[in-house]
Amino acid sequence: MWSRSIASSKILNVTRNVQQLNVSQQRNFRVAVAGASGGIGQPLSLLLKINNLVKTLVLYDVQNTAGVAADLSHIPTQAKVLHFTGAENMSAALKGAEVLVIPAGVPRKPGMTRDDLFNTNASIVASIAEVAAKSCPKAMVAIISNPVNSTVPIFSEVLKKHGAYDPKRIFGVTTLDVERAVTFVAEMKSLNPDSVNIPVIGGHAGTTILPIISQATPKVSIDKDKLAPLIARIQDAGTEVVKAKAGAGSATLSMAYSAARFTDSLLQALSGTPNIVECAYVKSDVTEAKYFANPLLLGKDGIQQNLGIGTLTPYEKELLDKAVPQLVQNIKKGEDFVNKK
Ligand SMILES: NC(=O)C1=CN([C@@H]2O[C@H](COP(=O)(O)OP(=O)(O)OC[C@H]3O[C@@H](n4cnc5c(N)ncnc54)[C@H](O)[C@@H]3O)[C@@H](O)[C@H]2O)C=CC1
Ligand SMILES: O=C([O-])CC(=O)C(=O)O
Repeated sequence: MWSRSIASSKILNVTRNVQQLNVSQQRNFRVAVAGASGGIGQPLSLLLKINNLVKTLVLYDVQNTAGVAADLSHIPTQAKVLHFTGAENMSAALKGAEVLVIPAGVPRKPGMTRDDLFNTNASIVASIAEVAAKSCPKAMVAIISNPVNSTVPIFSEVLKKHGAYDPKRIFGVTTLDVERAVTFVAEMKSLNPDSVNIPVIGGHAGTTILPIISQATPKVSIDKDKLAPLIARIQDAGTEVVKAKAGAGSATLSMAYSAARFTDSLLQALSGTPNIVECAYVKSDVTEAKYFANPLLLGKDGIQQNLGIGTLTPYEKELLDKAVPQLVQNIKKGEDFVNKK
């Protein structure tokens, strides 16, 4: 199963044809959001508040979580909302989280690359990892903060230092790349996006984002002259939003939707729902890059099976060959940040 529907959402269930667990099978989880007051954090927290698999929703940020929590707490769903503000309260916030979602950090402004965020966001992600290693070492961790190609290695290296590293539980969230690939292809081919799936492999920046259109389901045929611009649009879609927002940040609403869907998949996998497959950027030996995104089968302990990249066309292979050295560089930068301090 590879469904983009948020299966456990109270509202979305009304309109979507989704798989439901029996109530007896259902477990409820403690989910923490670090960066909960931000542009992504707030709508993400809203979507998690209406997810039936969430029993406790913990909002953590360096500012304003009381307001967001008061607001969300008036929505009549089972998830109880707790809030913590400030570094001194982070360890209480993360304690016992079974899933930790991290949209903490600064977003891009026009003219910036994701890597330009490294100087600020590397420290933010490392500081959250320091606390997570002690407060929720068994949590599934979904890292949104950019540059994802480097922040996932940073989080991993910090956990290694604390002896709390489990590569099966640390995910860079690349779901939005999949959503964009699906949206643009569905538009181009006049398909219902609900029925379209497209794996996106590699990383989450520019040419490291590799939509594998040849593996789209249903199969789509795209004219040669349209393929390169389509792939470029998917790769540059984040920049398209940054430009349109003109200094007011980057994708927040589509990202919140994507993160809510990815979190829901983690929760379903934790609940024992079989055949949950998502693309994410994880520790990998699929290519020379030590971290790489591709479809993963998720289970109770995180990654149950890495499904690899399948068969690529010569053109896709060419793009992959160009992406891997870039990823290797981004990964090394993240690892060095932690280990050369
Ligand atoms: N992986 C992906 O596909 C995407 C990633 N992003 C990234 O997500 C991040 C967040 O973006 P936005 O929500 O738009 O930014 P934002 O600036 O609106 O929100 C970020 C939040 O993080 C908080 N924060 C800062 N330092 C913190 C710390 N040490 N601990 C906890 N919270 C802290 C801020 O107070 C703020 O509330 C950015 O790095 C952005 O580039 C954005 C879109 C897509
Ligand atoms: O483009 C950005 O800076 C935010 C992001 O990662 C995306 O929208 O894919």
